[in-house]
Amino acid sequence: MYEKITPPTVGAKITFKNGEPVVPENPIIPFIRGDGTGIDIWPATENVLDAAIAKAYKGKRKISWFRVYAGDEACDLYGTYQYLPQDTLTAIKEYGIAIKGPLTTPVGGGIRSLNVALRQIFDLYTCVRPCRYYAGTPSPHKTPEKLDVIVYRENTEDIYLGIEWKQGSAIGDRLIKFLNEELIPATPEHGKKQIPLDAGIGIKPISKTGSQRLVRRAIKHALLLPKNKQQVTLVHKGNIMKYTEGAFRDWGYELATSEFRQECVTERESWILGNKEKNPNISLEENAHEIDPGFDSLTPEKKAQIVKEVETVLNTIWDSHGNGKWKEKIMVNDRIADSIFQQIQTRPDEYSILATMNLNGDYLSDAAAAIVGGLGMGPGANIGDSCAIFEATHGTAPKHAGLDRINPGSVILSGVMMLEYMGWQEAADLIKKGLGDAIANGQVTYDLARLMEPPVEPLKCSEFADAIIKYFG
Ligand SMILES: NC(=O)C1=CN([C@@H]2O[C@H](COP(=O)(O)OP(=O)(O)OC[C@H]3O[C@@H](n4cnc5c(N)ncnc54)[C@H](OP(=O)(O)O)[C@@H]3O)[C@@H](O)[C@H]2O)C=CC1
Ligand SMILES: O=C(O)CCC(=O)C(=O)O
Ligand SMILES: [Mg+2]
Repeated sequence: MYEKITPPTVGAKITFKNGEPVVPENPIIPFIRGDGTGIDIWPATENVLDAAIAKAYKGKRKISWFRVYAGDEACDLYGTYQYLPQDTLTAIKEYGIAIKGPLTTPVGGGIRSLNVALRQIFDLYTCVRPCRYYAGTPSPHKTPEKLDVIVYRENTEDIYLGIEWKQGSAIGDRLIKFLNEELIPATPEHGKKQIPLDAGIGIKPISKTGSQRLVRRAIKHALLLPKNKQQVTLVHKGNIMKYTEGAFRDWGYELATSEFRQECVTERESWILGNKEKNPNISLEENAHEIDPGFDSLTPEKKAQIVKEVETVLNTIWDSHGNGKWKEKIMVNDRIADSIFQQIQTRPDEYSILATMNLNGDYLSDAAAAIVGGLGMGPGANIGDSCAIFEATHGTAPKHAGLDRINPGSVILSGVMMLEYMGWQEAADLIKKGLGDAIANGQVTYDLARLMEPPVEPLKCSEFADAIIKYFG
């Protein structure tokens, strides 16, 4: 079945039931070491995960690691250009849950991202990237402890689908001609716009299905959070890209107010309900005026539309959500993408789950990780309905590769997410405690050591893993 790899002889398969993993006591879990600093980070991660499981379950539970290959080391084993061998895909499909280090993607040409390919092949449509602060972590931000957000990034669509044409290519030129001469003139709203003849072209598909399944998972996650964090913010650039990013917002609200009607309230609904609670005699027009500051300057049609919106909200959810009941629901709001980058810095404690599309989520997860200490502190998970692959937010950081100095925290915390996903909470908690205490005691790698005041002597990557284990307690 496998060409060049052999599964462990001890251990059992993880299976999936109704989208959730069913985990045996001794699961076989494939891992990809990764390119660049993967060589340093993976051994440190495996060490910490194994130690936590051994301590938490005293031998009753154990992971049987199954080494599979991707990236440069796959080419070494399987031959030139064999970046993502069939063996690796077969193993991940068979065993259901995998964890990986970072993989290199060349810029401007060459192979397309192996990381993105894995997400698409296994339909891992949800990328979950929590950004929370561990006390004592140095940060460029004054109040990093106020940020506790989870980026929910759609993981299979958007420009990451990778459908694009190079400037000057025959098909790219044909497409531009077709758009300029036929499709754009046939769409009156585009006026006399034309695509420059020397442009490269990329396609940005955002589907209703893809958007709603992502938002569905985000809302389900919000339901599990403490009341004060039960909020989902739809992040989009829908003012500019109306039919992709704007549609994502609309589909998100549609899902929240249909499938999760009893559990959710939208921000605008909360204003309408709140206005009536403050003033039970408020008219529909006065209420509409209150929720739209620019109401007076709107066209009569737009005014009528907002009055209708107020009426519909009061008619449909006053009984279930009114009289303050909405305060117990999940708040669903939306923010424009550029604004959210400043909001997570100026008003970090106002946000919880940030649900967004692929490109926004990519940018946002690096930015949020920076606030809580940098890319060494940014874990992640790619989750689908019958497979999950855990990986950090960061890349291969090639200049640090092989020096035993990089921070393994993000992949270790991705391992924590994996343990939590498996239901092995006790082991996950030990690692979070160990990592938190190591940082609080100034035992950190170079990236955090250089920011600490006073500066501390950095630990090696492997030493940081040992410190985490020491602080399990
Ligand atoms: N999922 C994946 O596998 C991903 C792969 N990539 C790929 O990785 C390659 C390199 O990408 P690049 O843009 O340099 O981004 P990287 O995330 O690899 O690194 C950029 C910088 O971030 C800091 N950093 C990254 N990881 C860590 C860590 N574990 N601990 C501490 N600091 C860290 C380092 O900063 P400093 O040097 O200042 O300390 C590093 O130089 C590219 O080929 C890219 O496509 C990128 C992102 C995700
Ligand atoms: O695949 C890559 O090389 C980059 C992906 C990336 O930046 C991410 O998923 O955050
Ligand atoms: Mg990224």
